[in-house]
Amino acid sequence: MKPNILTTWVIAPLLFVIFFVVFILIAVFDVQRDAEKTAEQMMHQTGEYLLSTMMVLQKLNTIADAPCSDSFIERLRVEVFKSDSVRDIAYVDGNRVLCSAGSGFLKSDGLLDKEDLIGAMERKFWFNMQLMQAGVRVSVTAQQLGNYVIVEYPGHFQSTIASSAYDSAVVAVFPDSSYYFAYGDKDITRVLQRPFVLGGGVACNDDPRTYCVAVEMHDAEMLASVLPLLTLGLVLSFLLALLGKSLADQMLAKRYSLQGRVRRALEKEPQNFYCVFQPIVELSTGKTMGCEVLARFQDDIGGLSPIDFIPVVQQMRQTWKFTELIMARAVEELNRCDFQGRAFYASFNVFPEDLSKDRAEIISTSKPLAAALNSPFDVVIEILETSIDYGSGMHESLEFLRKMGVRIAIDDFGTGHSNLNMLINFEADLLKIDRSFVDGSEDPESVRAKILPIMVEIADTAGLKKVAEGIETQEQADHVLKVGVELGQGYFFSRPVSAEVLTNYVQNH
Ligand SMILES: Nc1nc2c(ncn2[C@@H]2O[C@@H]3COP(=O)(O)O[C@H]4[C@@H](O)[C@H](n5cnc6c(=O)[nH]c(N)nc65)O[C@@H]4COP(=O)(O)O[C@H]3[C@H]2O)c(=O)[nH]1
Repeated sequence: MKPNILTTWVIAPLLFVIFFVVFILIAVFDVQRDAEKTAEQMMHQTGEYLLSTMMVLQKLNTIADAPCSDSFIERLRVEVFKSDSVRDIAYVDGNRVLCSAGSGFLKSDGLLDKEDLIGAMERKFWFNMQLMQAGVRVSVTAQQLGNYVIVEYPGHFQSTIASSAYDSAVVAVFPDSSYYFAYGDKDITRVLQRPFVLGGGVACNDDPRTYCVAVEMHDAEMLASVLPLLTLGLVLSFLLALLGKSLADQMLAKRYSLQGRVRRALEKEPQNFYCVFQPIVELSTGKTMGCEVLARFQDDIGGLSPIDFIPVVQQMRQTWKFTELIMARAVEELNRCDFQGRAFYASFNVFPEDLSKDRAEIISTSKPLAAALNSPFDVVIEILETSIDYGSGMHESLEFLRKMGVRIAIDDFGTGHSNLNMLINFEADLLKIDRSFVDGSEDPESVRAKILPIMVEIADTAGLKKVAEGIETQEQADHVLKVGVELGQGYFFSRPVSAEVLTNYVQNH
């Protein structure tokens, strides 16, 4: 998949979805947290209310007047009068109401018949009608302490839990079931039953767990509260996805760029460089005399031509590192080949910048070069004719290499401006005649065809062996042999091949 297709159709939409989901989760979390906070607040209000009732009850328990005497009833009435939530206060003996503050509410027959209703809630809550499971409205709530029972207006609870955004309920909790004692419009049993209801929350008093407050946000309010965040999330997700796409584009461009790929190979993945070998044959006999080592590149994205990656290696100033890498790989592979004891040379391309004077020490201590010189084959280095530069100290470096046992070949001869004097001074061993002169050699009238014998003569005068490059046909091979070239290289003999194929070739030629 092309990088821009990948970022446009896969990475950007994926990022958009991820970011938007994150915003949705934040919105949901926000609503949820709000609901839980509201439930908590309502629970505290309920707790405070129940506590204030309990304090009234405690005060009642200190009345010294004779129970149900006139002064006693008056004290009870004063408390009812003072409180805005107390509906009635009764003095009871077991399940029997002995007297009450006066509203008569507790005088209905049979209301206190059900002993269990008082006992079940540890006498904290009492209802004026049969308890029913959550979902059915009850109208009165009561608390008992000692012989006193306070009956409260449910309306007080209703106002405690009233909220514009939430539907809510206060629920009495029994060990095996729960009961409303105040609730709003909606049946919100589900908030209590399910651990997570969007926009719902439950808070219980834990010591002991006798009542809980459950809330659920109204749909409209929930929408109003999540909508701004979701709209913002939608816009931000889009922008973040665009940003992510542009970052991914940059990263991929770096990864897919020529420079990026070559750098990665040099720094981390040297296996992406490998060698192929092109046989060099004796034209008169067809016998293989050696080979040129040529670098190749292949990574997970694809292959690259040396025409493309060699200049990058130069730009990165990693030329000697690269040459050593190729040399080490080639020597390792050639050492495994069985050339049946015949004389053979391997020719390596070397960058001119590595032949300046200051590189002599680096080259002299090079392990791959030492390994090549220790191998059963001869080592030749090829230097482009166009790069020959005496001023840079190249001459001394070559002299030094020659002393180490390296032979020198002038590559692509004919593309530069060397004269006979330069060639003699240069003390090379081989002259590789550029393939443009081999190409034109079939037409005897062409200028190049006329120059070829002159080049041969110059090489002979300088004492150099000649190699014709780029021979593609029998005619070219015959012609260059006829004008005096000893060695040939080109697709006519073999394309650059692997070490295994080279071994076969050498064994057959
Ligand atoms: N048309 C045609 N071409 C033929 C024929 N026979 C061989 N060739 C090609 O000619 C090039 C010969 O290598 P070069 O002149 O040193 O030119 C090389 C050399 O300058 C450079 N190069 C390749 N490997 C290395 C290396 O390991 N180190 C350095 N410094 N340069 C390298 O890249 C250049 C191109 O290498 P390649 O693409 O492998 O191209 C090779 C080879 O595949 C033929 O009959 N017809």
